[in-house]
Amino acid sequence: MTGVAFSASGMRHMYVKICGLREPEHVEAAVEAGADAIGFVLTRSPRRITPARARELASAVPPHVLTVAVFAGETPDEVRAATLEAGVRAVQLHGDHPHDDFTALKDLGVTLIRAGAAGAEDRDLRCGAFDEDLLIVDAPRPGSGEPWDWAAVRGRPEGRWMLAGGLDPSNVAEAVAAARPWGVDVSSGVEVASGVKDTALIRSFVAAAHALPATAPGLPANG
Ligand SMILES: O=C(O)c1ccccc1NCC(=O)[C@H](O)[C@H](O)COP(=O)(O)O
Repeated sequence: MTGVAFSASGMRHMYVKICGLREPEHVEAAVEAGADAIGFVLTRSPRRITPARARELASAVPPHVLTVAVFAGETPDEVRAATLEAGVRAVQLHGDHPHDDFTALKDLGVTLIRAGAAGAEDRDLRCGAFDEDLLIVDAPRPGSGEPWDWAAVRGRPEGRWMLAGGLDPSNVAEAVAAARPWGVDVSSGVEVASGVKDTALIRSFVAAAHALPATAPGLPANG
């Protein structure tokens, strides 16, 4: 992975991922708004799309925007096959995937993202602890749009980590002030109905997040 997230003014900015995209116009809106990463859900979800559809959508994404395939509970072989078919540049594993699953996917040469709820005090919230490149600290139910106690994790995660879970254009500043993440990830908060994105909300979210000061060193788009 290479690259650093910069705003148009050249200042380092909050890393922003828009997840659960299914339509070309929403991919285009996210890219034009300046999103740093976009996610395609390839697991059980109202937002699920096929790897073939993800490939079609990803083909229109410029290389400075990271394209991410989202999984939850699939085997490394299943993740590998779907990722290769989708032609994306990153894999996001949700839930209780063991360290071995990340190790098994290293040779894919894509950015690896470990995602899950903050959970118990002993949950390892150091980015890189499972050889991942990025960490997402999320609500207990991913993609639910449910806000949670963001301040509870302040100071716990280490490294390049994104806050997720119940964010939207109107609360992202409050959430970032509470948790002090390196980046933010959103799905429901830029939708008008379950799985239905809205271009205006996508633009508002990216603008609101990019207006915030970055709290950690920046990173990557496609490497
Ligand atoms: O979005 C889903 O439906 C989903 C289903 C299963 C595993 C992960 C899923 N989404 C992962 C994400 O990265 C979401 O952006 C993140 O959970 C935040 O979601 P939301 O609270 O809806 O903004």
